[in-house]
Amino acid sequence: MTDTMTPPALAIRGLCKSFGGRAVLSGFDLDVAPGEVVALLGANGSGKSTALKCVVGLVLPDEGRAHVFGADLFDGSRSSVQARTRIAMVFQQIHLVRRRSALDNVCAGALGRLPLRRSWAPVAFPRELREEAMACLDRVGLADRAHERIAALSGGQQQRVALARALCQRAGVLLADEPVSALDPSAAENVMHVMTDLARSESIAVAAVLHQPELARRHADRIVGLRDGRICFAGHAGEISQNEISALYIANEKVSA
Ligand SMILES: Nc1ncnc2c1ncn2[C@@H]1O[C@H](COP(=O)(O)OP(=O)(O)OP(=O)(O)O)[C@@H](O)[C@H]1O
Repeated sequence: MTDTMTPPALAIRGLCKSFGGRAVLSGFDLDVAPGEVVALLGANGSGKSTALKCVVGLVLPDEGRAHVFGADLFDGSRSSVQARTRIAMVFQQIHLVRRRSALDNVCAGALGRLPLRRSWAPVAFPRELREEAMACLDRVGLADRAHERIAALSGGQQQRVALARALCQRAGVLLADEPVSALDPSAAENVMHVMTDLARSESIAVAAVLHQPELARRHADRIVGLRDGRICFAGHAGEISQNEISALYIANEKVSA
């Protein structure tokens, strides 16, 4: 639970998921408040991505509930569909259209709220949207690269475009699955800085899967540790000990020995 009085933007309760009879997520709970950055840490296969994928509907959970701004994401109602439009996802494998410009990719973040006829191609995005997208690119320091194709940008710049797209989507919740794993240390630091800055200034709730505990310690407000689909610890970044973090990555044989 968050310790603020602000109701969580994202609230997950009792999420369970098995694949082929093997439990990969067992009773996963998470609250993320607006403007808060929560890092999810855990070894490969501990269930981090599955948790995020359940929230966005890429994986169907066996049990559990998730609410975004109070709307149940799993009840199939109109409000759940609406709530999903407030969730943006950023992946390690950057999901941008490489042959389109940074600006077009950012505009695409708003497709969910445009009339259907305003599809990607070849209709031009409305001027107001292009202006909003340009402002979003400016927020991530890329206004001067707006008209370049994604393929011409570095990995770190592409990830910043993905963040600008989430801004243009007007997302209230950002789920980031290893957003910096493919980046060099300097680009990773930069993207983390941009992401946490946007979270705080735009009151976006961020849940980010990270494989770099030191980045989690430096940038996240809270850290949640997952092991074999269960939460081992959750607390303020400064209060989680190195031993707790190290234990997440010790092979199972050693832990049970
Ligand atoms: N669609 C699927 N079908 C079968 N098994 C799956 C599927 N998706 C995930 N798994 C399994 O579930 C477990 C948890 O996977 P998940 O991707 O959530 O872990 P993770 O903590 O994100 O790992 P990593 O750090 O390697 O990305 C793994 O053992 C994985 O092989």
